[in-house]
Amino acid sequence: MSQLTVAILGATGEVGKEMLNSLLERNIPIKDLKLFASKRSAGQTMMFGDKELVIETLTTDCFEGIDVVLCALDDDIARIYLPEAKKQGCLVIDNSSIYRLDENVPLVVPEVNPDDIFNHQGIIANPNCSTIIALVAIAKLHKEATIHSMIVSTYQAVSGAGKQGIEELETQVVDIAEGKSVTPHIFPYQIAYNLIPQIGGFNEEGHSSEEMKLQNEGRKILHHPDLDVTCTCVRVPVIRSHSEAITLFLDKDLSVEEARQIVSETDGVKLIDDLDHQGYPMPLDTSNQDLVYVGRIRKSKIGNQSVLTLWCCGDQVRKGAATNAVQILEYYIQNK
Ligand SMILES: NC(=O)C1=CN([C@@H]2O[C@H](COP(=O)(O)OP(=O)(O)OC[C@H]3O[C@@H](n4cnc5c(N)ncnc54)[C@H](OP(=O)(O)O)[C@@H]3O)[C@@H](O)[C@H]2O)C=CC1
Ligand SMILES: N[C@@H](CC(=O)OP(=O)(O)O)C(=O)O
Repeated sequence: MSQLTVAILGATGEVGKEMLNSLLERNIPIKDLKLFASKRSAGQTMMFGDKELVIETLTTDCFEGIDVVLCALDDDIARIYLPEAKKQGCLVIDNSSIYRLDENVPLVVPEVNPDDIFNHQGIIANPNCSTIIALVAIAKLHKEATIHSMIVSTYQAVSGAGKQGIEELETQVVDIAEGKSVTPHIFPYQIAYNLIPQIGGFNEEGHSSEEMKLQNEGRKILHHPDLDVTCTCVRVPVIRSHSEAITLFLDKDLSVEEARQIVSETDGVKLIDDLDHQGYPMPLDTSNQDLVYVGRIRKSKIGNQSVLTLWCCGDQVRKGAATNAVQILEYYIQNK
């Protein structure tokens, strides 16, 4: 596999567009790059470096001669096409959630469990975006002092709901400024000047589907079946970068200074924790890049237990989706 023929499914979407950037930035050896989307986009063009590529309509006959499929489709569309891509021998790296908990499909964050990649049977799954950002932030802390449980609150940008999520916020801001009424389409309520404590549907215990992903996917990625997570996921009127407040229950007591040192040495993480100068990560500063930013590291007591709380922000379209998938491919190429 020296020079690859790669296809991006959903190339015109938020994640698909960033996959082109990540492929270029990481110098993936590409012989041919094919871009697929719905028939609405067929014939439009996108730039890949200095090459202009024409978008084709995705069909089940598209996969002949393709080595690697990077999938940036919603679940219902991915379900139609990925079984065919696998059948035709492509290596599929999938951003949808349909295969993440399948025991025959590795679920990989390259900074955490890269070697799981080699257990693949044709499909490798990319985790949920908030899960990727949280796990990158805490990966080295978990190695130094096992995390047995976490309490997490997320503040998720509208781009997490794709290009239509961004359009909805931008349209509502303009409509409100012009005194017009707002009709939500993508989010269940007005998102401009609001917060919505629901991402996905609710289960019988009242947890949303997004809230269960951090525990279910986190257990698989960390090989830690006993990890307990309670999570509250909130949609916020931010364009890009998810933020998370994470409280960790660790098996070993770490001082704040020790935790800062560990975080500062974590792959893919930048520590910004300078309270004297109001230094902490914020979504406006962490978008359009691959680093996960961590700050506000502090300790408190809950009962007899000493807990560590941190704040992190990361661009969920980049590191939380497109770049994570391309890093999986990069690691595969370099180590297979
Ligand atoms: N946005 C994010 O932050 C994250 C997203 N993900 C996951 O990544 C996937 C893509 O999300 P995102 O990029 O945000 O979504 P978008 O809505 O921005 O893009 C969807 C893409 O799918 C294409 N598409 C839609 N219908 C069809 C069809 N019938 N046939 C072929 N292509 C079709 C669209 O093409 P067209 O332009 O022609 O309509 C577009 O390229 C989803 O599974 C999502 O859950 C994962 C982590 C983070
Ligand atoms: N649901 C996430 C983005 C996403 O697409 O997640 P998943 O890939 O787990 O469906 C959000 O809205 O912010």
